[in-house]
Amino acid sequence: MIELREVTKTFTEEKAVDQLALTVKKGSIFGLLGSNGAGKTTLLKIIAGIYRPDTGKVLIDGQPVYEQPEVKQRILFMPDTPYFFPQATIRQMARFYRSIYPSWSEERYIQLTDIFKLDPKRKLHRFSKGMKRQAAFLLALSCMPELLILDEPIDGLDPVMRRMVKNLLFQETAAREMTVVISSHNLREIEDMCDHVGIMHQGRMLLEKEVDDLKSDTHKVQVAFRDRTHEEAVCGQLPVVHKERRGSVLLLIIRGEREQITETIQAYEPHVFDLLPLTLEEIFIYEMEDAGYDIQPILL
Ligand SMILES: Nc1ncnc2c1ncn2[C@@H]1O[C@H](COP(=O)(O)OP(=O)(O)OP(=O)(O)O)[C@@H](O)[C@H]1O
Repeated sequence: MIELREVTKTFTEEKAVDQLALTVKKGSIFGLLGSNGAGKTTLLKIIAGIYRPDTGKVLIDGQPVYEQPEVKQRILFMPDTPYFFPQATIRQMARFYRSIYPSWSEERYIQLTDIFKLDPKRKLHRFSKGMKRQAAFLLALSCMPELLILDEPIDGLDPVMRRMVKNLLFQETAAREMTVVISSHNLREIEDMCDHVGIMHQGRMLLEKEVDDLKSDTHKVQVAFRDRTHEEAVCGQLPVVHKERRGSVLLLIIRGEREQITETIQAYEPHVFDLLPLTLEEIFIYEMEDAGYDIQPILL
């Protein structure tokens, strides 16, 4: 489990992370979203024990991480641009990681070499951007870390590889409760893999929730009432966060339980009533709107 309490990190006057609190459960995939400069990389490096926060506490399974080699051996941080030694091959990088991570699995390395179909004897600097990213995943997953921290990892991967990498991450979290923290500035890119998401802006966490809670708490309703007074009555009774008229049909975004929403609206016997699924992106837009933020400058 990751626990951050009142964490602040300042670079020459500028607060990159500002009084931030966060809890990520073991075995979950946490998606960290935010625009350029929001503070995501700084936060990831604090969690990985690379940066020491100015104030606050960072605990991994109850233990501090900064300058704690035995804790850091259980964590793998993959930067936004994968780093390899000059002239190194996958095989040489594997030798390095094997010496650093006691949890390194030779069996997993052989399996993954087969899955990624990369030549372990070829120099990494000759690989394409996407192939370098694949090599970084191959090495990272072979280390069998308990906590995998990924900074913008999807960049450069083609759609087939994206799907494969996502599946590998799902397998690892399910099989051995690996925790994953993954940053992105694009919600669509990671929405199908995270079970917990947070949006950062100007060093602060604006919103942070379990995806299941977000989805079960917010509903999209298309409805056409027989009478305008029915619409007013329903909007008075239910927590409507967004209202939009599309011809004779009213589109409502409502918080609360599905059954209660259905019951309240059905009581007025509307002409049209449909409960529609919401994408995570839509939920974020309405949640942020409700909190008084325009999401467009914050997320793509
Ligand atoms: N080493 C550093 N020295 C000085 N300022 C820094 C340093 N690293 C980050 N910052 C500043 O901290 C703020 C947050 O940067 P950070 O890299 O954490 O953002 P980010 O959300 O990862 O952005 P991006 O999506 O562009 O990668 C920025 O204003 C940046 O200029």
